[in-house]
Amino acid sequence: MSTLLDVKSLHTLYGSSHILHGVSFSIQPGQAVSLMGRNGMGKTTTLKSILGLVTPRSGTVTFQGEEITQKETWRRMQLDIAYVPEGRGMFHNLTVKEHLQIAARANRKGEKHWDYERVLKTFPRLQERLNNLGTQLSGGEQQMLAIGRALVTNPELLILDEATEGLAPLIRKEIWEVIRTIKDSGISTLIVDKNIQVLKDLCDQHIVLVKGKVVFDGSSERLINELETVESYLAV
Ligand SMILES: Nc1ncnc2c1ncn2[C@@H]1O[C@H](COP(=O)(O)OP(=O)(O)OP(=O)(O)O)[C@@H](O)[C@H]1O
Repeated sequence: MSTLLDVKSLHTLYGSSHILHGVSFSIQPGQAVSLMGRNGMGKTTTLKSILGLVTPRSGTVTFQGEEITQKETWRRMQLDIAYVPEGRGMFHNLTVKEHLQIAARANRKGEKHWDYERVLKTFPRLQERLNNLGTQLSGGEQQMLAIGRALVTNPELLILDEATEGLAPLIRKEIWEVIRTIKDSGISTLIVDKNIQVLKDLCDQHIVLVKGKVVFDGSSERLINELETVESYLAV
């Protein structure tokens, strides 16, 4: 099977601040890939470069064999890439139900594996809050809605930025279980998070960034063999 996402030699700058220094990695269909690193190492900038929210100075992003480096973000979304941003991005004037109904669509293959009903079955808490505004939800519920809203677009690739950040341990556990369900349903995922213990079991491949450079790119087996070194890249 051909590579799903191929990121090659990305150099991204904000003004004169050079943040990404030649970031390269790839994701195969069905894989869950973690992207780890301390604060400020360039994880979100890497995601934004993949999504077209910032334009890299050089390098390429290729999705399902098509180079998309210069495509607008909405066009990338149409290619079935979904993004759950840090901060979740709820609309203050839409209810839970409206958030999900507006986003729901079949993917490019015409598939609708994840519809409104399946999302509510996966997140029973949302079922109870259907008529609440997105901004009236707890942090955990907002995160569930943000993931649900991405899922109803039936993506090939789901990109999650710090999905468990700032949540209570029990809610975190629920979110991790859902991410595992998503993986098992065949959707490829790119997951930015700091929890190496969960990620080493959940993900197939792991990328670690230090100061905008990839310092580790390997399987879970390699991660476990080199755990001490990798943890030293993540330690504050
Ligand atoms: N819009 C921006 N303008 C200028 N500098 C920025 C901008 N966004 C991020 N940066 C800087 O780029 C660097 C990388 O930030 P980025 O958000 O990609 O890191 P990160 O690894 O995702 O960290 P965190 O875990 O804190 O979100 C940081 O030094 C940050 O201050």
